Amino acid sequence: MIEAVGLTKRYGAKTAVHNLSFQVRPGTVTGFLGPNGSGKSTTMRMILGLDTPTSGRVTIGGIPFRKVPNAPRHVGALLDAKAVHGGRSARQHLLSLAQLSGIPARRVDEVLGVVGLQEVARKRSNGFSLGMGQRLGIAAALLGDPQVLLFDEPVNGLDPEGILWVRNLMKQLAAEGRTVFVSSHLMSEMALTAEHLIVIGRGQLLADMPVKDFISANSADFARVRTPDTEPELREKLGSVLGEAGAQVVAEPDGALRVTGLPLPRISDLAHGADIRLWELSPHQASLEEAYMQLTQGVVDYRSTTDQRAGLQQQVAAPAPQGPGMPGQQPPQGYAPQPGPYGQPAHPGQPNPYAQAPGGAPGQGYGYPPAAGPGAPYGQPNPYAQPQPGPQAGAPAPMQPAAQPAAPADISKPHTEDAR
Ligand SMILES: Nc1ncnc2c1ncn2[C@@H]1O[C@H](COP(=O)(O)OP(=O)(O)OP(=O)(O)O)[C@@H](O)[C@H]1O
Repeated sequence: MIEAVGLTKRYGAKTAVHNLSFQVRPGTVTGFLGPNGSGKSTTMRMILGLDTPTSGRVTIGGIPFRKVPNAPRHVGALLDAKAVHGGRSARQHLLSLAQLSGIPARRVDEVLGVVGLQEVARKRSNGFSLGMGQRLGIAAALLGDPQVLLFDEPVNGLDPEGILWVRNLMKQLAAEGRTVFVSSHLMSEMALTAEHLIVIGRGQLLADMPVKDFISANSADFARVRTPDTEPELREKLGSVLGEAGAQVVAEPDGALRVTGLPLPRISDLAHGADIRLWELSPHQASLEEAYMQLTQGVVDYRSTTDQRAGLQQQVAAPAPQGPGMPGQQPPQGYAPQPGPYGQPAHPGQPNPYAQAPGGAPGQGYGYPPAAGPGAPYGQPNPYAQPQPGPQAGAPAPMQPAAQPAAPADISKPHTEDAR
């Protein structure tokens, strides 16, 4: 078990971690989440004795890392995959680590197989891709067959097969009773991998609870309601009826309505009472991403602004070549995140529409309802006063922690069993 008590780290005037207390227990994957610069890496470095706390303490199995005898046999970590002597081969790198800890050489070949690097084991690591480097870092973490494992962004740069492999590896390590502590910014991946979450913002603890509880606590369930596509006036009417009954109603990009604040039977009754036919009335739970955005929106330090392309308008205005099959295609509207469905204000300083409707309000609306503007809840002032033309290139799509099919058996072929 990892235990932090009152953990604090200051760098000069900057407090990176402030009075952090938590436990990471064995047997489950614990996700470590927080916005950029919130103190995750600093916390991990303190756990591993690479940074000294300004105050407080952190222990592994009750002992500070630096006092753990032959630590690599007990604690494995992937912090910075690039921290490898680039002139060495993957095998040489792992062999030198193994020798330092009295780990037999055959274990090196085992872990090279586990991470799927057998074929390139004798190649210099400075020619490795980002994903190959990550695999090598994971191999190093597994080398001592440790009971406690820390991974900082382990899927960074991995291909889909590698991401699936890491997900299964984390779960397997936890199922074996190990302590697995994983930081990631990929909410959809965390939703599939972690059972417990520790969330920090600006160095302070925001949440320490099971994933399910975290989503329930930081979002509201909602209903999706769809009226016949052929009769748009019915949708308008339903929006008004539900809004008058106290619901938060937001138009989804696909034409459905997202309704919070009313139970499904009530929505059904109201629709029936207003003589409105429904094509869909379905319950939905918010995603981990939505819940995370809701919780952390006030502690995000680094937000993107819209790319104004000052002085570059000519390039944007240049007519885009229109090939067959793309009539009317608009030039790309930018790569900066657009006014986000979850928590990002449309413009700095403007209120976040999500805050008005916890768990709801994702839709940018794409022009519906026309009177209120995109994403505006019915009967409420539209926080996005500017007209918005429709789906934008580069707009982030909401990620859902959709249930994914179990991995087919042969997908992990490149990796070998960890014989230990
Ligand atoms: N050695 C250092 N000297 C000064 N400031 C530092 C140092 N290390 C980290 N910081 C600062 O501490 C804060 C937390 O950084 P940290 O890297 O722990 O955040 P993080 O949550 O891991 O971020 P990210 O998600 O971007 O990796 C940041 O403001 C960072 O600039």
